[in-house]
Amino acid sequence: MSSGRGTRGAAPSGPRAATVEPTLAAILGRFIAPRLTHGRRLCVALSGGLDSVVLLHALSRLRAAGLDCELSALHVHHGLSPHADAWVEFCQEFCRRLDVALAIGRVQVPPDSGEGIEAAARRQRQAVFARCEADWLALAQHRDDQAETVLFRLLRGAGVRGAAGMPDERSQAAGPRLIRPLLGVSRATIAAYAGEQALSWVEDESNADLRLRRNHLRHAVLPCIAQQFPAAAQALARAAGHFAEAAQLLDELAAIDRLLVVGAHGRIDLRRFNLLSEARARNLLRHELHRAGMRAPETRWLDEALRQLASADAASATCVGTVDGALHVYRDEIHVVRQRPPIPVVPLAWHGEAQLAWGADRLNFAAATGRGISRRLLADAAVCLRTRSGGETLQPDPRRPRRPLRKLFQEAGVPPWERDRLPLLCCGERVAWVAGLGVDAAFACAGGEAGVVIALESGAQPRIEPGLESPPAAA
Ligand SMILES: Nc1ncnc2c1ncn2[C@@H]1O[C@H](COP(=O)(O)OP(=O)(O)OP(=O)(O)O)[C@@H](O)[C@H]1O
Repeated sequence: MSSGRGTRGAAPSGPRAATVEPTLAAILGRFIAPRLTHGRRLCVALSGGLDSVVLLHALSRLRAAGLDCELSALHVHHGLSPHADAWVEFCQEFCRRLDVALAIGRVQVPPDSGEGIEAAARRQRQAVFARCEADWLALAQHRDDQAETVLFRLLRGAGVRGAAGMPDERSQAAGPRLIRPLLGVSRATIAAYAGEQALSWVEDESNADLRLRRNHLRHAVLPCIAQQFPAAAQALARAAGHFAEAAQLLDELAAIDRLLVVGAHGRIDLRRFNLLSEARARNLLRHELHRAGMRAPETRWLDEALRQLASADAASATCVGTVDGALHVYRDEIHVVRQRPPIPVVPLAWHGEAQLAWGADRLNFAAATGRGISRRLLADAAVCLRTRSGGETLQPDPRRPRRPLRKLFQEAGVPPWERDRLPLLCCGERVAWVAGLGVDAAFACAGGEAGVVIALESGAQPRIEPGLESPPAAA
């Protein structure tokens, strides 16, 4: 919901024949009922605006008519507008009348995140959606929203995936699956339902602001198109379906191509990749970035990446950065590395904890006997974890000489960009253990002695799902 919602909207009241309700009920029933076999908890994301008010009302009617679900609602209070508390009250009153449990998620939107206040609010809202305890979270976007989204994205040069618009169902990195049951329903039908049921809702003043390009499309461009093409919204939504199917085919082709060019470590083999046609190579790269949870790259970026990959060789390290990470070539394989949270810049003291966070990863310390690092030897000085600063050496094998970490990392095949992220456990000035390389012989635990075994567990990388790529269309 936008930050500038102030006034209330209401459909002209008065008794009318319920002509829209059966149609909407049938559409929603067909969409929702089969899904409930996978989970009955259905929550509606209720902004208080016309669309989500209608969605919740129609679903509560379906529940009364026997739809077997646990219906609830979730309102996100962004605290940005002076009206925010009034919207909460509106949602509370509306849900009370419908006998639907309402949860309020309060968020604080940072004013200076650099992405703009609307985008920051959307991000916070999505975080609340991810914590929602339901099987399904229903958003109220409809067919005209879909048409706007497609047109808007095309005008910004979208590819096939972007032009596919909003999916009617998708998973989130965590939490319930998002569904859009009204995606096939027109705005006019929703408004007619509200009129028929004499519903009221809150209005978003910012929706009328024609300086926002999206609103300009809605209020000025699309009505103008509709004069010549009365079924424009329907046609654009249908086109979105065609694009979605094409996007699926491209994904399937990328999966096949991946099998053709995959190397021994499950990564793409550079030489085989360079044998693909340019279009297929481009498609596979897009797919790989998407798989790694990164946003769709710009055409310019893809061109540059292909150019560099075509001239990369085993000896040179290639790195092409994206907004979300980088593409590296190491030992003839392509590594797609998503940007990760920073790791500690100052040494991190270890006082015997079983776990310590290391950036997005975790260090686990397990007690052992006769294995790992000797507890006795660690007691000699303060123990801390840090990254390498240059010049450190290690002797993992007592039969071989002590050698620089750089050499040992090379020998172990640890890629250069990982080396500065790996933790070293130091006892005073001396290095006792290095992730990926092991325990220094001078600190090795003797048989029968108390030791500690350290494991670096990599944290899950949340995925960016389609639909989050293009902010204006996302919930
Ligand atoms: N503050 C909010 N709390 C809960 N859900 C929200 C909120 N804002 C938006 N949503 C959900 O996301 C959908 C899309 O939001 P968007 O801001 O694009 O539309 P909207 O104009 O708020 O729609 P509506 O008419 O339903 O209010 C909404 O239909 C609603 O389901």
